[in-house]
Amino acid sequence: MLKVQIDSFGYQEKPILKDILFEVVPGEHLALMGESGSGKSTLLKIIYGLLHVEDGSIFWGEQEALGPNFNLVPGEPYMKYLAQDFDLMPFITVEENIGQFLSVFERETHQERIQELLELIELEDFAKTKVKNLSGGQQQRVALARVLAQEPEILLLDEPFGHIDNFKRNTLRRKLFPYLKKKGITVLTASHDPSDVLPFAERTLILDKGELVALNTTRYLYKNPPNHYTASLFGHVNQVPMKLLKSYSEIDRSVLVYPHEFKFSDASGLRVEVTNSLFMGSFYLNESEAEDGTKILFKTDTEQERGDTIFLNVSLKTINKRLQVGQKANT
Ligand SMILES: Nc1ncnc2c1ncn2[C@@H]1O[C@H](COP(=O)(O)OP(=O)(O)OP(=O)(O)O)[C@@H](O)[C@H]1O
Repeated sequence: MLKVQIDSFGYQEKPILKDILFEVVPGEHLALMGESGSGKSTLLKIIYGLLHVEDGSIFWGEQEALGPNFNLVPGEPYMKYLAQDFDLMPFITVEENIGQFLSVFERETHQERIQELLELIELEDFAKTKVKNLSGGQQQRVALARVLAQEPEILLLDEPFGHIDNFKRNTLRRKLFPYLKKKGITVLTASHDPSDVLPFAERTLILDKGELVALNTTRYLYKNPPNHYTASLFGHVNQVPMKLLKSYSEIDRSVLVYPHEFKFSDASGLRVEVTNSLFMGSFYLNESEAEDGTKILFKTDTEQERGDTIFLNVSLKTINKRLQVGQKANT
């Protein structure tokens, strides 16, 4: 079990993280989500032992991760950290970069392991290429192979596909995360991209300005976001005033509704006027405005005309699950 407790941490005087307490079971994949600057990288760096935390502790089972004030070389042998600025040797080849991270005691299996990792990151054809001649995305994949070389017990990934184009990113994550699961590696992934998180992370931890604001199974958080901030990390979301959905409603509350959750009717429901219909490939994302000026995003299969009037409905089940305190309309 990984146990993380950080009562407070700041770089200088300014507090960055406070009251962080959570556990991760071996083999679990936990995602860390939060807007830029919320403290995801700082949290990973503390866990790995790059930053010293005065008020707190990190335990992996019975072993305490001691941090930079105790370890001459930062980091723990059972843990690997893929930083945003991957740290490669530019003048040697891809296979040499990976080989450097393999155990000197198992030289006879090096070539086989390097081949396995090259296949995983889909860079077999670049084994003999010097790293300086690779693109940013290819370098990030080599960095990934390096941290996997010795099969860590815990893997900390900071925006692992940040430099990789969409096409490769999709195939890579569909290969990488099941590979890590099969190997039983405990994974913490900091990401902005819901496609890294929704299909692969069993649980998700939400950071807001350095505070842990939600921690639950990823599916539960998606379906029952505790606030607009959490829901918006998973994609577009509307914060619809309750009074717009049910005119008889007395309550001063709003409901979080994802754009695909609206149903349509010919004459009843929330009346909106389409202001724009954005082609998204497999669907259209429509921008619209209610009579009181509230902006609503909704999804359709076909393009809508600017100026069209549409009646939107939300199921009672969704309303009951997503009622929020406060009326602020937001998308
Ligand atoms: N070395 C540093 N010295 C001082 N402040 C720092 C340092 N590194 C990060 N910070 C500050 O700490 C806060 C959290 O930064 P951090 O990089 O952990 O956020 P993040 O959630 O990982 O952001 P992003 O998603 O953009 O990577 C930010 O306000 C940042 O400016």
